Amino acid sequence: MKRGSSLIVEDVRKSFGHGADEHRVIDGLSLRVDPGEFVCIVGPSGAGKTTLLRCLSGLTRPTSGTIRYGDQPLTRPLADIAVVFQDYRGSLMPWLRVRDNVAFPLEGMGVKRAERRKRADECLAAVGLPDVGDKYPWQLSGGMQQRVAIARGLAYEAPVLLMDEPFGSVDAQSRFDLEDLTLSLRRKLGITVIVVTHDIDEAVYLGDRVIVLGGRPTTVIDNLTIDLGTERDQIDTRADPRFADLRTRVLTQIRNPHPSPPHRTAKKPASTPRGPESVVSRP
Ligand SMILES: Nc1ncnc2c1ncn2[C@@H]1O[C@H](COP(=O)(O)OP(=O)(O)OP(=O)(O)O)[C@@H](O)[C@H]1O
Repeated sequence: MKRGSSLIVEDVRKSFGHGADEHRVIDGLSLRVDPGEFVCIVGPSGAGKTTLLRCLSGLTRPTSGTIRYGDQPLTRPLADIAVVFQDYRGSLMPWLRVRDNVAFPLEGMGVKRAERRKRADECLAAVGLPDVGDKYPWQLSGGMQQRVAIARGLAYEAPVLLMDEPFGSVDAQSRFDLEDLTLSLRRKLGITVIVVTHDIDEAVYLGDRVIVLGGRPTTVIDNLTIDLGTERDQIDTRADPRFADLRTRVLTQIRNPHPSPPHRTAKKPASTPRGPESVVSRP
């Protein structure tokens, strides 16, 4: 897998509508994601998480400010940046077999048929579905279909994977499995992953960093390093008192937003048990 570049967002503003109808969703938003990082973006409903992700994918242009991929201004979708959307039902084509769904974007990239097939089968194996290439999406469970959507994202061999609420429409057990699958793919492939999620526990469980959006219009209100180590485990990590501290801090920021300096690590709690306020270090 080719090594990607940093995504750098500088002072981005995004509005919809014009004049009296202008709705400014994002203002003065800056952030940076470096190659190989796993970053989760959380924030209240309507904060502009999807809008930001669309800007990062090149599908939407900011109203002002700049987004760069390395040295390159990001003004259109790039082959280096793949996107997995929330709802597999809307993104997989029911009339195509699973293998052809995964291989579909490669056709537009000029990849030959035999190579498309090989790459699709490899990606299906990577998401734990080596035997479903000949089936149709509707013959699979919801969790399996979302794995297919992730496999399609991987088929691009893009070093950056953007995911918008990727596990929102599957049951709880499949969600845990998909979270662990995404962590292991990131470890194995060394890709950059950016996940937008409503689920604070999920963000803390997955991320090297959690970026909290908030305010009206939206900006970055916290940018928190998740110091839970690189190995995560659904039972042990979630039972770790440090996990509870971090999730409390994120939740408090969302409910009670205070702008934060660009990037820092939350203070480690003292050895004596302390209340939730102890994990919120105000600027
Ligand atoms: N194409 C569009 N035209 C007009 N307004 C839009 C458009 N896309 C998004 N918006 C508005 O921008 C705001 C942010 O929407 P967005 O979907 O980015 O938020 P979000 O944080 O992802 O929300 P949720 O968590 O509920 O999915 C909302 O008020 C939405 O109505």
